[in-house]
Amino acid sequence: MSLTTSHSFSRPPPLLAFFGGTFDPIHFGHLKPVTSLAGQAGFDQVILLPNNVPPHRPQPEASSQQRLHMVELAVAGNPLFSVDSRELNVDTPSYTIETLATLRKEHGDDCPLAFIIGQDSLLTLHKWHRWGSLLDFCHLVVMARPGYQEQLDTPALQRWYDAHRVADAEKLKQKPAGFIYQANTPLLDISATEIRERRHAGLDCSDLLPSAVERYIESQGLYRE
Ligand SMILES: Nc1ncnc2c1ncn2[C@@H]1O[C@H](COP(=O)(O)OP(=O)(O)OP(=O)(O)O)[C@@H](O)[C@H]1O
Ligand SMILES: O=C(O)c1ccc[n+]([C@@H]2O[C@H](COP(=O)([O-])O)[C@@H](O)[C@H]2O)c1
Repeated sequence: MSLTTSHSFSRPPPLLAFFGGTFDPIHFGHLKPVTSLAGQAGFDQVILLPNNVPPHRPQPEASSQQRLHMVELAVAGNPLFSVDSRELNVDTPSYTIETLATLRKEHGDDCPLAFIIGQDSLLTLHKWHRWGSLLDFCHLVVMARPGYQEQLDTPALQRWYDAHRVADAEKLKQKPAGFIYQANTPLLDISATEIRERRHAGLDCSDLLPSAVERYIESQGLYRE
């Protein structure tokens, strides 16, 4: 007699986190907190999403291809990270809600997706295109940033934040979208603006970004004129 038993072991879907930015250039203020966050929140992958046309800020100094190359160099050989260049293929402003809608279609309705932002981005989130619908597509994970207060000055934003905030990162795996998690990540007082300014002033930036990125910046003569 032969007994055939079929067991279906279904693994929980992975928790994917997207980290969008202008990355002009990428620096340790992006990489170190996000690496710590991935450990805390159990992210299976962090996908860096460089934009082409940032919606609410001056255009970047480095070209989109140079910024993409710097992002790739920064995470080369690190299995936690990958890079998604889709926003670079579009010449219109990179509205996050539109990218998230496409990502949701690709990953299906059940896969938990997170979008990572820094505290400065949270403070102005009510100016983002269709900001009130972002949580239909993803969770929002916020990293603290030195110099940026926790208090939200806009009542509608504060109400929305309070209604969706969860204290436990485990919750992010329990549904595909809809929560806000305020992460306790290391504080690094580094900005791309500071790096560009230091380069323009002929100052060293080696403590602020990966050496492969620094060498590329030097080889391209970026942020010097
Ligand atoms: N030091 C930092 N700590 C925490 N979050 C950060 C830090 N630097 C950038 N971020 C976050 O990373 C995302 C992408 O940032 P961005 O590429 O604009 O870097 P930036 O350093 O803020 O650039 P710039 O100085 O040119 O405005 C944003 O959500 C931002 O809030
Ligand atoms: O969708 C929007 O309206 C919107 C407005 C401002 C910023 N964003 C996104 O937020 C991320 C961080 O932006 P930035 O300007 O700090 O690099 C990046 O992915 C941007 O495309 C998105």
